[in-house]
Amino acid sequence: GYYGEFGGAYIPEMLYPNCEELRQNYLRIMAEPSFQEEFHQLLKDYVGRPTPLYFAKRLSEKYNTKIYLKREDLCHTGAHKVNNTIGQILMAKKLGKNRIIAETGAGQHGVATATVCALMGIKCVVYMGEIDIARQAPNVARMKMLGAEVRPALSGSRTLKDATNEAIRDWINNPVDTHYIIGSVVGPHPYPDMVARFQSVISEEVKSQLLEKEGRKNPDYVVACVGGGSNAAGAFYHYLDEAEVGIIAVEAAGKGIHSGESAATSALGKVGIIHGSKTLLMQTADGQITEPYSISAGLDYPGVGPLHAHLYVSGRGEFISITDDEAMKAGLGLCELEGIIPAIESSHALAIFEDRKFKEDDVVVVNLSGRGDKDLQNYIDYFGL
Ligand SMILES: Cc1ncc(COP(=O)(O)O)c(/C=N/[C@H](C(=O)O)[C@@H](O)C(C)C)c1O
Repeated sequence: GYYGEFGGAYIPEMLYPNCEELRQNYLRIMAEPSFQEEFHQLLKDYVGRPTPLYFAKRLSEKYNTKIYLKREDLCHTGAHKVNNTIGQILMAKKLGKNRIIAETGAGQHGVATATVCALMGIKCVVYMGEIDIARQAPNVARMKMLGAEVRPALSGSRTLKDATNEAIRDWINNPVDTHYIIGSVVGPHPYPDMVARFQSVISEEVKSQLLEKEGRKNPDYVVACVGGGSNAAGAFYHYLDEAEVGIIAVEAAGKGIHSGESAATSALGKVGIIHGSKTLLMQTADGQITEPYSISAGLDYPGVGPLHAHLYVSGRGEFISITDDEAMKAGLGLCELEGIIPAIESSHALAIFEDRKFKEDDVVVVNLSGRGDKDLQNYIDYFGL
């Protein structure tokens, strides 16, 4: 379970049985025809896949290149997170689990988890930082309506990092009946690999859609925002070995990389262990996790998935960091040019075109990870709407 020097399962001994049961079974379960059939049937009939690959004509004209948007904002629940939770709820059922726990920050993963638990009639507890509960209230209401118990994480900085810690603590205490649905390509092996495989439906679809629209499977670039890195892992997955496809990962610079309020993990991170994985993370000199900041809860994570740490260190990925201001302006720009209100996380990916120039005939696919409904208050406050 390594990506170069990154990955592994650096877990407390008490968590070992849970992870080992998953590690020994996940590939076998995923390979079962019945699993694949139910997984793809639900993605089609319940999530609404394939999501469109939309040629953004006015955005392309503005930046004088060819921009396609992969519309993960049109998935049921409003973001890509549900691709992973569908896969993991089926996995949990195959493992005989009857209780689900999850962590969430922006609330999208929490909503996606509550959604599949309602679908399958399985009880669900979502851990969420008390700070995030306040700033993502609409998603909290949705989780409760979907039947989930939302448990505030009160430790530490009371954001995603702490919600994750409390979910791990719950899982240690409930190893037999509980499956922990991790929301991104983070955590101990096999989670980064399993989540990436579930999200890889994104680039699988892009290959056939691009062939139909451009007569080629490979774009010149694939662009995605990176919090933990799951929507990016899905968008990059089938292109990682295609050297001619440029991989561009966009992180949250927050108020600026050197402002002390940032979440640009590749730029500010050092090798360390977070949530059971060896990766890059923002840390103090004595190895304590640094509090990150981003205007978007979804990118407000001090670590990054080991796959992305490897993409950064190996140079396979180009890493760009985007500030709050750049992201908010790009989000409004998409509204005005294309009539699409994007999640603030996704707006970070859109913002690169202001500075990162492309050739006129470049085909650039941008993964639009989510829609902006959950962020309306942020947009209202920022732009005084
Ligand atoms: C619309 C949207 N786009 C991107 C992200 C970043 O998560 P990744 O795709 O896993 O990097 C997110 C992340 N949301 C998580 C959540 O809803 O709980 C996030 O807060 C944490 C799992 C990191 C998101 O909601």
